[in-house]
Amino acid sequence: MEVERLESKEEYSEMMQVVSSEHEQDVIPDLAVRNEQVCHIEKSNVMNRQEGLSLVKTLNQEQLSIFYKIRQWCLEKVAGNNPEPLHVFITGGAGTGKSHLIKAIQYEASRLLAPTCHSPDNISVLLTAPTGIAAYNLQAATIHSTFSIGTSVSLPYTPLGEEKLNTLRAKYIDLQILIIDEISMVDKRLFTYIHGRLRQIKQSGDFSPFGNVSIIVVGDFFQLSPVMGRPLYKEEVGINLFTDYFKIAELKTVVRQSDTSFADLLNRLRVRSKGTPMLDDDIATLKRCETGEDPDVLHIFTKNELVSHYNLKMLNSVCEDTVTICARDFGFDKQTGKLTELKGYLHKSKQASLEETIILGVNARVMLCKNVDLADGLVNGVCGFVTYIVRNPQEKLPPLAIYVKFDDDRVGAQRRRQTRTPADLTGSTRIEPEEEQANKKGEKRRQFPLRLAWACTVHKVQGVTVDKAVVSLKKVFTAGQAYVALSRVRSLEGLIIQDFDKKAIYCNDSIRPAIESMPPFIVESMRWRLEAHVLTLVVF
Ligand SMILES: Nc1ncnc2c1ncn2[C@@H]1O[C@H](COP(=O)(O)OP(=O)(O)OP(=O)(O)O)[C@@H](O)[C@H]1O
Repeated sequence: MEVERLESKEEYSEMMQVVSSEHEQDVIPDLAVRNEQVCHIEKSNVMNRQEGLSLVKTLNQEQLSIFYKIRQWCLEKVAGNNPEPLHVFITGGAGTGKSHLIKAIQYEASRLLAPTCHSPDNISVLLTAPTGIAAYNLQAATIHSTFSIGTSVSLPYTPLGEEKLNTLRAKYIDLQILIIDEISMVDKRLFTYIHGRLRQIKQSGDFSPFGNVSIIVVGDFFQLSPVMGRPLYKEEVGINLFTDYFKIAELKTVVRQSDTSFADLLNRLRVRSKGTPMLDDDIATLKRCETGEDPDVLHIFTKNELVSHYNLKMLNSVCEDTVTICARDFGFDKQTGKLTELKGYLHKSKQASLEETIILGVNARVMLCKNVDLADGLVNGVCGFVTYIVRNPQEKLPPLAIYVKFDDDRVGAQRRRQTRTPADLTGSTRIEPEEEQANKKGEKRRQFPLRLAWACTVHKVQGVTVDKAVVSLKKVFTAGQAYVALSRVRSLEGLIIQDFDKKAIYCNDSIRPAIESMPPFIVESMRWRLEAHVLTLVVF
């Protein structure tokens, strides 16, 4: 049955190649992570010495003291002093430079630990993130693909089979530090799986956390929490892999916004409890951002329905001609048991990403909604404009391909080199239908991995920096959501607020006590010594 389906898929793609060559003349990353067809980006060091040093030189004092303490740990390790594994939680408000800092840490730690590796190409420090777009932005790997963790992460822990385990053991034989960004989106079950996989990979034989691999987690619990599952700081009966082991290092200086009064305002919004009144000055500042509309700017909404409404409005005003593309769904025939194309649509699981119908036109703003190829930057969340739609000669069937000019030229560069692109579409990437498992039964959906993207949800923009945005505070439904949306822009001048509602801006009150009870990674009395060392390191 599966063979038959694959054969039909092969035939289908052959048919597409033939037809397409004949015709050649003529949003918002989902948080559900899918790991099929996603390549890893795992280089032991992605920067050369010059780039690494330049990066280290940009670090501010707060960033440097954390950087230096981790550097010292690496030196101890290399000297054979066998230091205890690190368990560090680097946190701080939006734009305090957490991601920037971990790139510097990844560079320096990989460089220092290289002599301890069996081979120069082995990975000693691995940078990961829970979503495709966060991973791409960091040039990192997704947690799911790194550790062969499927989409349903259910407890009790399911050990990895011997064959896959052997592959991972060979790959991570020298892994000493695992860095995980956007940790606020990682839920307890996934964290338990990371612990379980590392224990299996490292064959630690005891219950030491994470198989004695050092773990550096980075993020801000005042931002978005996991879509499903419980955030790591929540206390529970029994061992808590996060609060029982990790020490905290907090960055307090906001670097994304150079205007300190805007940065201070955002810091107050970050920790605003529902019961605390907002300062009159803060309300006045935010209300001054209610300047109307700018259709050329990214719109950020809280809910998918608001996003769809705005996208359709823009589609109708921008695209002369539109095409409605219906998914082709394949279900099991009750009599034959074979996968056959259905007349209607499947009930897809929440984790499936391909849309039932997409309406597109040339010039439509679109986003990839599926990780197609991480190494080539074709990941869930990257945006661009439709430049051409290759129609199917059989009119009733969906188009054969859609060309997209992505905002970032690096996205799809490999694919553009490998596919013949008509001259007038140079710079555009050919996107073809993708197939994915739509539900647990193993039924399939075939559809273009695209969505309209003049607007996107707040969940898609966590970790992103933009110059301008229109932020709607209508229907805020979770703590930290308004804060994440408002903190994406570099300046107040770049922010337009719609549907302002001060009640929409609030945090989860259990975060502060949970993180305040964590032991500090850097003891204050040590700080000046670390900073003095750092200055020496950077200057010489
Ligand atoms: N020391 C620094 N000097 C100059 N620019 C910096 C520094 N640290 C970070 N930046 C810049 O500030 C911006 C925000 O940094 P970054 O994305 O690392 O913050 P973050 O704390 O990870 O934010 P978020 O929580 O929103 O993901 C980026 O454009 C980054 O390049």
